[in-house]
Amino acid sequence: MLNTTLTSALLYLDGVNVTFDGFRALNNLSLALAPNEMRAIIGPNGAGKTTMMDVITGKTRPDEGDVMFGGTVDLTKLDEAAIAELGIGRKFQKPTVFESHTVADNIRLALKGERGPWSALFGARNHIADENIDKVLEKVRLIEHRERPAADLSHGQKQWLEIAMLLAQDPKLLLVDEPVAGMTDAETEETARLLREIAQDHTVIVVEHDMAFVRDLDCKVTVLHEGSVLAEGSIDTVSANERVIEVYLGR
Ligand SMILES: Nc1ncnc2c1ncn2[C@@H]1O[C@H](COP(=O)(O)OP(=O)(O)OP(=O)(O)O)[C@@H](O)[C@H]1O
Repeated sequence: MLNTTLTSALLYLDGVNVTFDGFRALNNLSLALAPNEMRAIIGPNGAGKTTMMDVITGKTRPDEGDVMFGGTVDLTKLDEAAIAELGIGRKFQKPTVFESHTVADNIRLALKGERGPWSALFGARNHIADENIDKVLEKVRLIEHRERPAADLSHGQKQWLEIAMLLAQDPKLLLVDEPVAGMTDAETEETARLLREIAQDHTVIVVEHDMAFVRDLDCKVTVLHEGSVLAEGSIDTVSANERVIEVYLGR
């Protein structure tokens, strides 16, 4: 990797290795993301996508390698809470909203750190003005549902609500894990538009298996295989790559 790429990167992983009981989940993984870049990560089951997200967020400590944020912060030296505080937010695959609370209150509760999975991320900053709640709800297409219980939302809308909970913190880097699994086609298309909008002023990593959605994201794609980068480039470039077809797309 070129040094200039590394120093201007918002996030870079260099030579990252993670071994579980002798099994190499990440194998000399290197990756660089520019500020305000959106990157799609694809690859077969077991390729290391989740492990890569776990390393970035401090859930898993690599055996070797650098994970640098903003050019100067070594994420491998920090715990999950400290990494969240730096402005790295993660959305897991399944939505975990408070069903009986309103959409707006879900954001308030998240910011107060009253929900287990969010407390590390939101614990230290606990106030949001109503106008900022409106701003994020407008962004995620939920403003007219502001006062409805989250239980009334569709599965896709719950995913957007969780994205809104992250956006309320204005994170520098957003990690989004399989956002469109279980969504309708219309919701999937809207989610691609939403993430493209978010990527105008955030850096975003999206792990996804839905190739039509990945195409809609219209961003650089990294293909992981056996814990390393197998291919990288536009969706057309990686889709035409014979190895990618062999290990992933052709299956
Ligand atoms: N805590 C762990 N202990 C042992 N092995 C693990 C652990 N976590 C992951 N692995 C193994 O590491 C490999 C990479 O897993 P990972 O979950 O990162 O893949 P993935 O690309 O996210 O796959 P999927 O698309 O199925 O989510 C897999 O073979 C998995 O079984």
